Amino acid sequence: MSITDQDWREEQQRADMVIGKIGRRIEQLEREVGIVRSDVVDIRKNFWDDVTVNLSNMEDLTETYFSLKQQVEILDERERRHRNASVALGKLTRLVRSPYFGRIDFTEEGAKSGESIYLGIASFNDDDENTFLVYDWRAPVSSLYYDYPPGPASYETPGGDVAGTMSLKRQYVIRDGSIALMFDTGVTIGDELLKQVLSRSSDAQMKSIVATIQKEQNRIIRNDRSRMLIVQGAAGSGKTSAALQRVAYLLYKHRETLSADQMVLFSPNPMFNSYVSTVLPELGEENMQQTTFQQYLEHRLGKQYELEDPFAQLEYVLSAADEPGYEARIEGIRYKSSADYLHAITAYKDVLEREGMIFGSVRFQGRSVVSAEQIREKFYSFDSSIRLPNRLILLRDWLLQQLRQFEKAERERDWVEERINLLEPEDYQRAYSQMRRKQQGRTETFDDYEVEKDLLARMVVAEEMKPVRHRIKRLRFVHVLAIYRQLFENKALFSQTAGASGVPEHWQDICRQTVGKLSGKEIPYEDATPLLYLNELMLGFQTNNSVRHVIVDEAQDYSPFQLEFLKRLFPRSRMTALGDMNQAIYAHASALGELDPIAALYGPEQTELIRLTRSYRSTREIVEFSRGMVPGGEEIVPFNRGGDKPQVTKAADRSELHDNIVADMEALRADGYESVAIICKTAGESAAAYEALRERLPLQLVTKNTPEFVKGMLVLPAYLAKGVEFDAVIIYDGSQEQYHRESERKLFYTACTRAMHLLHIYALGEPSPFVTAQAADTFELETVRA
Ligand SMILES: Nc1ncnc2c1ncn2[C@@H]1O[C@H](COP(=O)(O)OP(=O)(O)OP(=O)(O)O)[C@@H](O)[C@H]1O
Repeated sequence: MSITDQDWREEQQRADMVIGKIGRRIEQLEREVGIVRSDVVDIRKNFWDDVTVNLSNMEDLTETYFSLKQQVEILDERERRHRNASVALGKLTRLVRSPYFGRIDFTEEGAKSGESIYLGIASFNDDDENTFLVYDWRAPVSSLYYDYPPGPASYETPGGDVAGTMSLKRQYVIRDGSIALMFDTGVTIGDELLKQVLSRSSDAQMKSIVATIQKEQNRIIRNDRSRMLIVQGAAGSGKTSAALQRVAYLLYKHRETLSADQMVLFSPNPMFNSYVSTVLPELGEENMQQTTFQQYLEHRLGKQYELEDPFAQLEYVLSAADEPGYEARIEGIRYKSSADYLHAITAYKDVLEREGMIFGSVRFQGRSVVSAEQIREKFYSFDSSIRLPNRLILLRDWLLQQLRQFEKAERERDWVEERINLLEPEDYQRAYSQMRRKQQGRTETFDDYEVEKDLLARMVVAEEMKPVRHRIKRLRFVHVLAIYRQLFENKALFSQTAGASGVPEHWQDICRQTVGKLSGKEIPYEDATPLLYLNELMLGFQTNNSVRHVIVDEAQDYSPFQLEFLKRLFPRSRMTALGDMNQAIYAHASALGELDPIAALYGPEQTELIRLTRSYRSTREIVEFSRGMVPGGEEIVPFNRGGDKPQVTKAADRSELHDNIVADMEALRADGYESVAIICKTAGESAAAYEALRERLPLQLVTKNTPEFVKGMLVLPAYLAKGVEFDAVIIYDGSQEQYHRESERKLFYTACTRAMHLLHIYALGEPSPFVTAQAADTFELETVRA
């Protein structure tokens, strides 16, 4: 049944009524916020006036304490009220512009009449407090809207399932108080509305999708059962979107016990962080913590070593194929990210319990306090049943004791007296007051020459030894890097730890390369996680117990090793891992690999897998062309939104290539495309393309250090385009020369699937076999327009 004029009038009247009420509530809250704010300022300003301070005797002291406590409580309470009222005000301000986006008419089984339920980004009650004029999209009843077409329907509540009949499902776009669009929907929610939303131009910031969440996405968002939720979904199927709405949902459902700072999102790069950072605030929630795995590694290892980042590793993988040692490095990358290597490292720790620990000697002013050999002997003299981290604590305490003895003797040495004589008056004064504080009423006085000398000697030596003590306390005497390196220096040792899984191919070369790097304190990306893991096994795991939910986006880019590490790092957390095997661009083993190590992480009982096969980002033509490039691609279903076929253009030389790209970009701009990316294979190719084109086009070069995602004409390497999207994508050189190895297939696919509306592939010479292998009717091939 179509929507009548009468329906429009009635709906607009209702919208006006709700908006009016929200407006009045806003005014009321603004007054309240103002009053509470001035209360807070007042209390802060006159804090002490209202406190009875009297410290003369115990009774007065107690009274002062309670008076102070009461005043603090009043201030706390007002501040809390101010915070809550401000949050509520923020929500209403967002709601008043567009109070709801959906409606369902639902009659519960056995009920005489039904109810119209309006859904928005937050709930809003009528003045009587009992009538919901708007339901939060996350309320239990709201799931009807996402899960069912009109007809029989049911939803879960904490008290059990509620069944009934849905007689109407309606969608709205309300802009600044006016209903701009309205649809009644049938089988799926809002194909019409979804089409509208997806046809829009891309943005520098991701948008929330609450008005058009699809049924299969809703399963991800509302899943609250499993410890581990794995989402495997095609490019553009809404994995990131679902993950972000899921965070909002969990924050709503568990609002009494869960806060945004107890959730962490691991993103592929910092630019992606900026891309997704507005979704939660748009939904009225605070942002969760956002980081990258590399940032974590830097935090843990960056001070001591020079860490290679994943992009530098990838640059090598993509551009050094002709260099000697390439195959060995690739094999090393693959092996060092595998579960086999993880087991080898664990076995190595068991060996270290008995032998093989390497320590650095404790030295002071170039002299040995305790030699490395003495430390080693002491370590292995402890009872071998004590766990390794605990033995190191015992060793640390023993070393501190040795240091104290050394320190005592040191006070008699000549350099100490010389140093005392050189003390500046301020140092002397500082020493004097320090000593007085420490003495606290003991009898010595500073007039006594011997005492004074002794105190100053103590101070001078203690000061000088601070860094040594500090190093011991932080267990820096354990030579973690040398212990790790040892695995690559001693084949028998490695074979022992690798056990049945055996030694990988090219082992000798892998060892030579690894030892070479580690000796210069350079840590290749593939070694960083294993090194940190070994560090934790020996020194004790540093865990984060406050985080309750970890979301890993682009999970296919994590190795089994890295995910295991995350699991251990957040022992009290659930995990949501979202990924697409077909976008695994790194040379390392993927946690979403064939044997699916990710599924084994928490065991089958605690793990749930949801697959998404519908792709929303790109037009049907782009999906039909690109899905042929990857295994299983035939299962990817495009959303029904049409556009031009991808265009493939061959150029004979670079100047022709550039002329054509410039003409193309100018035409795109004239057609109103606001975000266009020229996607290259590597950072090197991006920089060269940028240099060649910058005079002719208003381009921005994106590098791994670009902190924010911006709209416009960008040039960037494919791996930095991960997770983001553009109105139009131009592949700078999709030639056979650039993309022909199997290892480049997924990178090429990732680049093509960034396009929402248009995809143009240029090729210097013959196009890549990943292009020519596609059905001829899925793209337009042309030779350059001279
Ligand atoms: N239900 C939906 N309603 C509206 N838009 C949607 C919906 N689902 C996905 N989209 C849009 O599709 C695009 C792709 O979504 P998203 O980036 O979440 O996919 P993804 O699976 O993470 O993609 P990729 O793996 O390729 O990075 C975004 O523009 C998103 O807004």
